[in-house]
Amino acid sequence: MSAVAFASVGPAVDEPANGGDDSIALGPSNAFVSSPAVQDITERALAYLEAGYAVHLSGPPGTGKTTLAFHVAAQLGRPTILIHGDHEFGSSDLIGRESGYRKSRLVDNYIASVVKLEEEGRALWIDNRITTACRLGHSIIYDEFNRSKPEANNPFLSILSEGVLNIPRLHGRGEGYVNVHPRFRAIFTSNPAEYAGVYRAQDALLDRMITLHLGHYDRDTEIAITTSKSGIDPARAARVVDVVRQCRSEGEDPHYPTLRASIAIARVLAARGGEASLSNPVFLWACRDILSQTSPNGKSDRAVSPAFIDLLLRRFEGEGGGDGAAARSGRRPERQAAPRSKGGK
Ligand SMILES: Nc1ncnc2c1ncn2[C@@H]1O[C@H](COP(=O)(O)OP(=O)(O)OP(=O)(O)O)[C@@H](O)[C@H]1O
Repeated sequence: MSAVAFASVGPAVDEPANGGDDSIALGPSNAFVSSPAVQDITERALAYLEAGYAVHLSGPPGTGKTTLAFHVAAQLGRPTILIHGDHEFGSSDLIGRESGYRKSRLVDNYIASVVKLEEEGRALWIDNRITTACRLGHSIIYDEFNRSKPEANNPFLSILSEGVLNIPRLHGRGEGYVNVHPRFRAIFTSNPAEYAGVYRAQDALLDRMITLHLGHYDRDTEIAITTSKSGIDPARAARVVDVVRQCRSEGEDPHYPTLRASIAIARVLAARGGEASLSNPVFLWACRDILSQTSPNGKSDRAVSPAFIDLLLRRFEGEGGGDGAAARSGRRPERQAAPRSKGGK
């Protein structure tokens, strides 16, 4: 594993944008982990982007979509504009809007007895982020784009297929169509498992991008990321990751707890010290609190309850100190031995 890649390092300098350019320049970060799995998906995404396609990283929470999007955008070497999907967005939030009216008045008093007045009004237009990116050839990261209403994302239909941004409100002013800069690229992310506050993306839009389906990373990558993001040693990170992965495979939801839980437990260990074992009360309560908190339901008999976590940890210790023996062998805890969820009798 090598540490390379991104971090935002402040505003990018480029040609001035109409209405302000809030792009960022992406540069390397030592915390980024580039394992073979990360490299593989990065390589595929870059190949599609370089061939001129938009890329869509789709996957459950905590699978590293946003981090990967930043990493891939950094490789493109262009200023990057970040947009977060929002149900309150309308197209104008993405492409631009009228920002007032400029009125000019000419008073012609050339002949003393005659006053001639001429008034001219002109609506002022302010570009928004997509228009700016299309004009200047920036990269766009549109995170969780399916949190925006499908109609708000309509401008992308013509951008991605015809290379033209259609701005109906500028028709008649000679600016109704913006030719998309040849270096403009778009990276979308979405979480298909989420059902609250998201919209079903239009098939027509999905058809214009190449979707890469991300799952949870392999064990070695999760250990490397946990080590990198917390500062604890790889051996303790491995024990944390094994507990989290076992909860994921045994709990009620195959997507929880995520890598974020591993990072959080590892950070607590880094702050308070001690082993990732039952004999360390810090580890025990951090696992109980963090893992049961990330369990989305908490009511089913597969809930990751504090009691279930205790059972899992005891079993890990019994299997050689929680070194991941169960996770690697694929063995699962006995479900009938699992304690009842909170509220159960
Ligand atoms: N390659 C990596 N190197 C270092 N840290 C990573 C890497 N991939 C993911 N992470 C870390 O894992 C955590 C989850 O990643 P990220 O936020 O990118 O996931 P996500 O799939 O976008 O999640 P969500 O759908 O919930 O927004 C973050 O703390 C992130 O910093």
